[in-house]
Amino acid sequence: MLEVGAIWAFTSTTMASLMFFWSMYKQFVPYQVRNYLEKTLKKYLDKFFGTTSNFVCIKFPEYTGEGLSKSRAYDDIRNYLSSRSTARAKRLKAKESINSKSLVLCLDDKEAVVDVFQGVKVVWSLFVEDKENQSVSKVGRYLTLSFDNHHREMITETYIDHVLREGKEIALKNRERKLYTNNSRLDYISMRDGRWSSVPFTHPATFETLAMDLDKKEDIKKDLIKFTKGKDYYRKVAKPWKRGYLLYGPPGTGKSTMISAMANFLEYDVYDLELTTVKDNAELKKLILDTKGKSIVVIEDIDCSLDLTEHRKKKKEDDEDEEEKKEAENLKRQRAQKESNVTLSGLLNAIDGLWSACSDEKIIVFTTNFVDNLDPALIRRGRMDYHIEMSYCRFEAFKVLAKNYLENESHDLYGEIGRLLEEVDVSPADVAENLMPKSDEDDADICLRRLVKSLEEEKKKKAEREARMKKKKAEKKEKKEIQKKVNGAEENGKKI
Ligand SMILES: Nc1ncnc2c1ncn2[C@@H]1O[C@H](COP(=O)(O)OP(=O)(O)OP(=O)(O)O)[C@@H](O)[C@H]1O
Repeated sequence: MLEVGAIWAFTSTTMASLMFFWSMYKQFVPYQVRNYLEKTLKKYLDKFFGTTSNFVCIKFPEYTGEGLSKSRAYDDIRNYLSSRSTARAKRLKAKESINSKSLVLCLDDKEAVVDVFQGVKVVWSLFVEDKENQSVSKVGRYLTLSFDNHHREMITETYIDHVLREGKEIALKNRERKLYTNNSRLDYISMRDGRWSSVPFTHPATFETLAMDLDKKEDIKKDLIKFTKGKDYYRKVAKPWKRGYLLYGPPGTGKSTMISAMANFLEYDVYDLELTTVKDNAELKKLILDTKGKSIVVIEDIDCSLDLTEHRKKKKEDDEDEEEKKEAENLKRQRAQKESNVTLSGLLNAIDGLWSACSDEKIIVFTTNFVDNLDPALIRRGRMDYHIEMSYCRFEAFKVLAKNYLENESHDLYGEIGRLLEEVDVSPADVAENLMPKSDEDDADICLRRLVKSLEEEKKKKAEREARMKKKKAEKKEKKEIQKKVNGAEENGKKI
């Protein structure tokens, strides 16, 4: 009995002393010193007794030491863990931003997430440091990876790489996509926003809603997919990983809509480059170098932006309406030219410089209403690899629009509409406008009848235009013949 009492007294005194010693140690010995002592002790124990524990633990802090900037690895791992269906990270929290599709891993302190890679089980947990040990302004948080020491090599050489790569890809996919525009020179000089400013890219266009020939649409999608998968191929053939698309066609045929559909399909950002506000070639080059990968750089209405037609071939136009349009375009171009010193060769250099010098995976798109106005050098293959003609609305495109706007796939009027669309040239924008219900009473029938009426009016206008043209031609020919006769008579008079 006496012995039991003595053992109990001895044990409790020892325990109390140890606890007292431990609390004094934690309270008075600085964290850095404790850390050092514990590490050294572990090192010696490992040396004398072999590995003390079979488990290895790697820490990934939220903030890096230098200037306490956020660590990329920490974010990538969080993205990766958020995507694990096996993880206990089921309590996912949507990010505040409406546009972001990302879900953020929401773990409690010391809560674990188990992952299995190549049959090996690893455990991730979140640790939050005691307040006393935290850095001045940031919360000391880190993710720890624990695994069996037997798999150390595979984990450190393959698994961590895999986690970081996947995490990066998830971040890229989930990021809020942006529509950038180059700032005017005044903004730029005052350094308010740098060279580009951005807004969230929210255009809803997709290839499904794009009205155009179905085969053409499929070809474009296949081409885009091939491009995105072409990293190794481009490297193999020693070509920069870029592709140029030229979209041409009359106004309202969907060139801008196509760009949005491409961006949504590829999940790329869009840089809308306004050439007229670019001061000179050097500034243009810097702007292009400032763009990131996985993006589409767009120059819309390139024929109107600047005088980029140094060797343009002049075409004789009979149609006076066309002449007037071209005259207006020329005026626009001359006005733009006054504000900018960007030249055709500057643009060509910037584009080629872009592909060779900047980040990979970039698409450049030019749009124009007048493809003949462009210098052949600007649109040659290799620079503009894929030329896409956006044409007037025909029956196939109409069916897509009817589905989009009326959720309608057949109607008695479809036959008549199909015939009329073969006879007149109207843009998908015009067709869409007629198909759009203007009030709650407007049903599919009313909208389709409105379209038929508008197409018939267009057909009438076309007939009148053709009659006018014919008359003008006949008058021109008659004038020429009279002139010829007058000239002949004068010649004869001279001879006499
Ligand atoms: N092919 C199309 N498919 C679906 N919608 C279209 C199409 N073409 C035009 N639209 C509709 O018409 C509107 C104008 O089209 P968009 O701006 O894409 O034409 P654009 O060819 O770029 O015209 P512009 O040459 O005048 O810039 C779009 O907002 C869209 O609603």
